[in-house]
Amino acid sequence: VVNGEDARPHSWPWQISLQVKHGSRYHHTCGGTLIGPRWVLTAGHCIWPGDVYRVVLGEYDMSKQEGTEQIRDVLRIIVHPLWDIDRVADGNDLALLKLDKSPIMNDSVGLACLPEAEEIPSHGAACYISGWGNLYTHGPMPDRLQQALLPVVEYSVCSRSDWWGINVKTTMICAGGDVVSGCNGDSGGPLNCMGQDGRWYVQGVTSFVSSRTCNEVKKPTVFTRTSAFTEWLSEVMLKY
Ligand SMILES: CC(C)C[C@H](NC(=O)[C@H](CCCC[NH3+])NC(=O)C(F)(F)F)C(=O)Nc1ccc(C(C)C)cc1
Repeated sequence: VVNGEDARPHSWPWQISLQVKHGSRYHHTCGGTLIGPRWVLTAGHCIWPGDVYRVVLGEYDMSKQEGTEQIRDVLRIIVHPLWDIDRVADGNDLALLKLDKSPIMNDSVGLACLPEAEEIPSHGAACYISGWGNLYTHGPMPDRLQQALLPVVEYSVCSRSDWWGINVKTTMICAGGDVVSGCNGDSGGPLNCMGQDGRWYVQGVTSFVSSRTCNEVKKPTVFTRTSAFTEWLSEVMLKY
């Protein structure tokens, strides 16, 4: 997250760290969101065939053992059937991970809400991005979870030719801009928007930023819009 701030510890209890095994060690590769007792939502582009993953819940400061961490293995990975790494602009950048067993729900680990089908956050809606992604382009990863308030940019603006043009679809959400943005390593994490009921909804899954620089003018962070995939999400979670 570029130009964000340290989140209050465990204030986003559904934020997870997706970690990939390299040799005998695991390291953070993407964010994700706990949306069911045994289900984590992340980005399709975080998943590479053949890699071994684990999920860390209740994480805050990556440099310390805080006693709130819970580690779970990934039993099954379902990537959206239409996701294609060579066609990022087509969207569908989603994957569901089934955990070997549910984590213990407590003050540090909890579920995010999914929005209703086709619910679109309005222009300027206050949503927060959270993640352990780079603090700036080609910059360092933070130890502590970062957050930033990212105003939603409506599709009519985000799809202007000097913005994202045809690379953004209506199944995506744009948010943030030239000051605050996501960055590498935030991929797969949530765009947290508060609903009328005062609950937090994961309206987006962090997908891409400009390949030139994370917080580029007129290239807001682009998220997969979860309300465009409610049927697929419930089908998968019911079936597997
Ligand atoms: C050095 C980094 C920042 C490069 C940049 N990376 C990204 O945007 C990566 C992964 C994108 C998936 C495709 N590889 N995502 C992120 O960094 C995230 F913002 F989500 F955290 C990128 O590739 N961006 C990109 C890729 C394709 C498009 C097409 C839609 C034109 C647009 C932007």
